Amino acid sequence: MKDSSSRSFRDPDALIARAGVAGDPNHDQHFLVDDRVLDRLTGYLPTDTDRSHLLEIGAGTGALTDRLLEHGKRVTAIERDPALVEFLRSEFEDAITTDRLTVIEGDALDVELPDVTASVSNLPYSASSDILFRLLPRSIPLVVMVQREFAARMAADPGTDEYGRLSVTAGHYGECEIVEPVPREAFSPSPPVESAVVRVVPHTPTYTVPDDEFFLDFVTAVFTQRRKTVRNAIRNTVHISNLRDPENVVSAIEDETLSKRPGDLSPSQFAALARSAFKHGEPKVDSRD
Ligand SMILES: C[S@@+](CC[C@H](N)C(=O)[O-])C[C@H]1O[C@@H](n2cnc3c(N)ncnc32)[C@H](O)[C@@H]1O
Repeated sequence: MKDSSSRSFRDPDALIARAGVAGDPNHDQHFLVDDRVLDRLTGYLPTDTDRSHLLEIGAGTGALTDRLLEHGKRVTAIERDPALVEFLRSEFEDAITTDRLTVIEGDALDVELPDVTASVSNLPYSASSDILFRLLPRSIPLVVMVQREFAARMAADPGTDEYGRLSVTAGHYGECEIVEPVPREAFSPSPPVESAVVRVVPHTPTYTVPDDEFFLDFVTAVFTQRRKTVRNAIRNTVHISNLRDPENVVSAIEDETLSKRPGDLSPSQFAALARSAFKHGEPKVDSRD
């Protein structure tokens, strides 16, 4: 690991030119071309982060990969586009030869993820949620560029418009914080939406849940009815929560909680509800995928 000032990094526009690509928005290809943003990304990792093996999802033309190689001992980069993979393998031949960089060609939702210690990624926005839910259970620090509205939902507090399923489920795994808003002009081609960088510092929640998968399904279920009371949300969503006996759950929970809206419950209140639902609702745990 060297001081980031010890060498200059590859110019993002020159990388795009050498790769001979324009970036296809239909395939989530918006390359980060603002050097200042690129330079700041790795700095958002918590200072005590183990940087022995960094993961980048959606490496594109390698502008961020170049920075990760400076800050991490080893880097694994996943990229779905075969033409970009070919370019990355030639552009970073030296780092690959010395085993500092591995480029995996494939879909980040399918490929086997290596045992990494942290991830810094400018995520493909259409798959942000699914990719994050592959990474979050690994309990490693994450720095991710996502759509700004998605970032706001990740970091939202109870009682706000943005607070929802994503806030509770992402917050279950880590402390989510927006560390930098990023304008469209920082990318080529510019995306139609604004972006933001979110840092996720893994934590052990202050509450317990009966079973992670049941908790996530239960929260997802209840939030599909966010304008209803918790009572009705539990009753109406058994096809998602897999509760066999929602009436027994409802009768075990105090009225004050049942008459609230899902968006007003804190994560620990959700956990208490999920514990009760798991105990009294006879969830079909074995039938889940
Ligand atoms: C927003 S661009 C980021 C590129 C580069 N890291 C940068 O910051 O300039 C996202 C990249 O992810 C790739 N990609 C899209 N969907 C993917 C998927 N499901 N798995 C892996 N890579 C994907 C795209 O081809 C594109 O190169």
